[in-house]
Parts: sequence; structure tokens; C-alpha cells
Amino acid sequence: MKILIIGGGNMGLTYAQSFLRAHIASKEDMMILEKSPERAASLAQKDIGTVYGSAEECIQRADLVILAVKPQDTEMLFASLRPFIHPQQVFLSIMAGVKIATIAEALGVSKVIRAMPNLPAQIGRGMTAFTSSDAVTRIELVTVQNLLNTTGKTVYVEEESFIDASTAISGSGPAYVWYFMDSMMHAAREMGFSDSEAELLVSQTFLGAVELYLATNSSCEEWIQRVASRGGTTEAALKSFGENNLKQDIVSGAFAALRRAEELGKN
Ligand SMILES: NC(=O)C1=CN([C@@H]2O[C@H](COP(=O)(O)OP(=O)(O)OC[C@H]3O[C@@H](n4cnc5c(N)ncnc54)[C@H](O)[C@@H]3O)[C@@H](O)[C@H]2O)C=CC1
Ligand SMILES: O=C(O)[C@@H]1CCC=N1
Repeated sequence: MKILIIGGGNMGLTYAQSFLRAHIASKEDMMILEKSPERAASLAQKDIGTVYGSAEECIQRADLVILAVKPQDTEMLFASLRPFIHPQQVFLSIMAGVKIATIAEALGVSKVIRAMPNLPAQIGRGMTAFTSSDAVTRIELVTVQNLLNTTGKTVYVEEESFIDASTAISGSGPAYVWYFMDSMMHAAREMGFSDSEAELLVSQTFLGAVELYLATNSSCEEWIQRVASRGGTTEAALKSFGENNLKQDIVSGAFAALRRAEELGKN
């Protein structure tokens, strides 16, 4: 199966490397279309397949076309692809917000899968939600799921609206976690720890807390209760979080991401 990845940025490169690392695709079967000449030159050094600068050179040979450009770049991209597409090609889009119907209409195709991955896919620890149009066959869907599985865990969702919701939770989510980590590192440095000490204290705390959570059946609330001794330090921090509406702020942030995904889908 020939795979064409359009957009060799963070996610496009991650996909190419992940498929090759898992031996689910070979370099000979991998094509990358990248419009930035500098980025294309850097990709060409990486030995991850053939890098192209224009659609007409490569798209007709692709069985699967992965759309990994920014949603704002789709209008020009779709217009440039349309003359070269054939109806049996399967399109996998990872672009935030852009709807299956929009892709199908703009490209004149019917086999469209929409997925929302996240950046930990770079190390095989990603989370991807995906769904598909009716015209995608079971075999095509399983083939794409096998590719997505090389980047971490996957979940199929029946309704497309859950792709936007997963964008707001797991797609953007790593940034929320790093924001929280960064805030804690900031506090650690203010308390006198060196940069490397702050990084170790915080990253090991996140890792340990998530792994402990996953190893048991207790809820976050139950684990919080076990850390927070009555009249102790954790309680003082949680009181401050509560007074500052931190939980509501995080929920509002996730909904702002959802609204933005929906807006991107309207363009
Ligand atoms: N970065 C992330 O954590 C995630 C990103 N996404 C989605 O993945 C998509 C790509 O995101 P990133 O990889 O972060 O962006 P990026 O900006 O790193 O990569 C996009 C690449 O596409 C290239 N490009 C733009 N127009 C093109 C065209 N017409 N033909 C060929 N190449 C073109 C750009 O030069 C750039 O190298 C976006 O739609 C985003 O919504 C989804 C989940 C997570
Ligand atoms: O911020 C964005 O729009 C993309 C989608 C999810 C993560 N990055």
C-alpha cells in the first residue's frame, strides 16, 4: 500500500517515523508532500521515504492520502489536489475541526477517515480518536487503524462530533499537562531548586501520579483524599485552587478548545 502524507510537520513526520519503526510500511511505499522547500530538504535527510514538492508528482500513486496540514491551509491544498484524485483513494485527515463532509465535497471523494491524534504519538504513547464515512470498507478501516495503533492507543467513535470533543481533551490535552507542569516547575525554582532539580521533581511526580492512578481502581478524588491529610499541606494547596476556581478554569479552557474546533470546521 502506497501512503502519501501531505504536510511533513510535527504530525506528518511523526506518522512517517512511526509507520516505518513498526515495519507496517516501507520507505519505498512512503511519500511525503511538503510545500516548504526548507522543511522538504530537512525531511529528505531523514530517510523516511520520498519527499515531493507538488501533488501532481505523487498523489495518483497513493492508496492512502494522509492530510496533515493546518486547517487554515486546506482551501489552497484541496484546489491543488482535486484534478489528480481518483475515487478509490482513502483519505485520512488529522486536521482539527475540518469535517468529513467538507473534505469529501472539496475533493470529490467518498472514502474519508477523520482522526484526532496527539503529540505523544512521537514515542508511541499517543491517544487517537477516529471515525469514518460510510463508503470506507471494513478492510480499509482496519488497515488505517493498524497504522494509527503504531502511534499509541486508538478509539473508534460513531459520531463525528466526538472528534472535535477529543480534540479539546486528548488532542490539545498534552499542552494542558505541560502548562500545569511548567507552573509547578516555576514554583519549585522560586522555592530555590535548580532547573534540573525542578524538572526532576515535577516530571517524576506527574509520571508517578498517572501510573499509580492507572494501576488501581480508585478515582482521582479518592487519590486526592489519600494525599491530603486533614489540616496538612495538600489541603492548603487545594483550598487555594478552589478559591481561585482552578477546576472551572480548566473545564472552561477545554470548552474553549472545543468551540475553536467547531469554528475551524465552519471555514
Ligand atoms: N501538533 C499537534 O499536537 C496536533 C496537530 N494536529 C493536526 O495536525 C495538523 C498538522 O499539525 P502540525 O503537524 O502540528 O503542523 P505543522 O505546522 O508542524 O505542519 C504542517 C506542515 O504542512 C506543510 N504544508 C502546509 N500547506 C501545505 C500544502 N499545501 N502542501 C504540502 N505541505 C503543506 C507546512 O509547510 C508544514 O510543514 C493540523 O491540522 C493539526 O490540527 C492534530 C493533533 C495534534
Ligand atoms: O492546537 C491545535 O489546533 C492542534 C489540534 C490539537 C492539537 N493541536
